[in-house]
Amino acid sequence: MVMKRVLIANKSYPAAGLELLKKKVECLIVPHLDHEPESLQEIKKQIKGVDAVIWNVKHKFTKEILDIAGPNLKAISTMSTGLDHIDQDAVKAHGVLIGNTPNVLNNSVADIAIGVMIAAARRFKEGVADLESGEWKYGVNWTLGQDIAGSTVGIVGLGSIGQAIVRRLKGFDVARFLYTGRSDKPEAISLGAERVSLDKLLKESDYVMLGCPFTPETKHLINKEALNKMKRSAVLVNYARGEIVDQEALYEALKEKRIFAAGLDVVTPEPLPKDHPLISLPNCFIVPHLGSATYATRNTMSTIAANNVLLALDGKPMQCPVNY
Ligand SMILES: O=C(O)[C@H](O)CO
Repeated sequence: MVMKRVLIANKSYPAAGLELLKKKVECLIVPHLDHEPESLQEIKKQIKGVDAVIWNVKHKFTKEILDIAGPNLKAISTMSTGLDHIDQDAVKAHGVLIGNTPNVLNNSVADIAIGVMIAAARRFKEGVADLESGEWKYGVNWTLGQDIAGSTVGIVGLGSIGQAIVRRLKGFDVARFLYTGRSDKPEAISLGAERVSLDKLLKESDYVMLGCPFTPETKHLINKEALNKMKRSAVLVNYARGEIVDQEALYEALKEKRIFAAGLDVVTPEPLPKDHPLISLPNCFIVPHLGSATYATRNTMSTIAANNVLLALDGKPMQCPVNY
């Protein structure tokens, strides 16, 4: 019997998933990291005729890619919760199944969101810069930040990661949790979070946490107008997708101190060029999309992605199917 062929679109795919795949299918591994310039060309070369794909989050999975892959393609799995890099309509039209890896990264991403929240609120970037340049000017007014205890935390999109953030922040003595989204979340009742309009959330929150998916509707949801509604002492945290924020407007708001600080795990583009204006700001703390980057989480994500395509190739339901 001819072995099925699975393309792995990134050479850094974790060993846990790879071992599972290798037992059952022939693996074609793109010999590049997804941000390397040769990556997409190589993917296009290798994808022809494959039965399934483990996709990466850097490149768009488009109709063009589907057409190059051809009619053998039965399934793709992304190693992410987010699906904004996949043209779901095109994939659906070709009858190809999609899987993703939700929930297993909730804890790691929630940890990073709180990490950048504290780093921004307590001015880690300025403090560390002063320390490293020998400018440790300890004094009662030096590098003062914002508290979490007693604050109002507003979550835009109270999904499973947002809920993990609320559970953690309960230990920080937050006074009030607000959230906004398309519908009431039943889990909000036990978490003690109140659903409000985006407008109210922006005006009343000390921390605005972005956790909604990136869609045409959420592109630049946080623009100049939204930033102007926030408190001058507020901290913006983004652990979802860079495109949800109008970065030019954010730059202006941070530079003019119209908001206090931002803590970002996601930006546009990724990787962010090292001379990007946001990096120059002392009150903008950025980490390079580290949300799910722990050994355990990435291994688990890789095994789910592998199971997704293996099950689909066997004609069974995926472990984490994207239903459409
Ligand atoms: O969408 C996700 O799962 C993460 O952002 C990928 O790292």
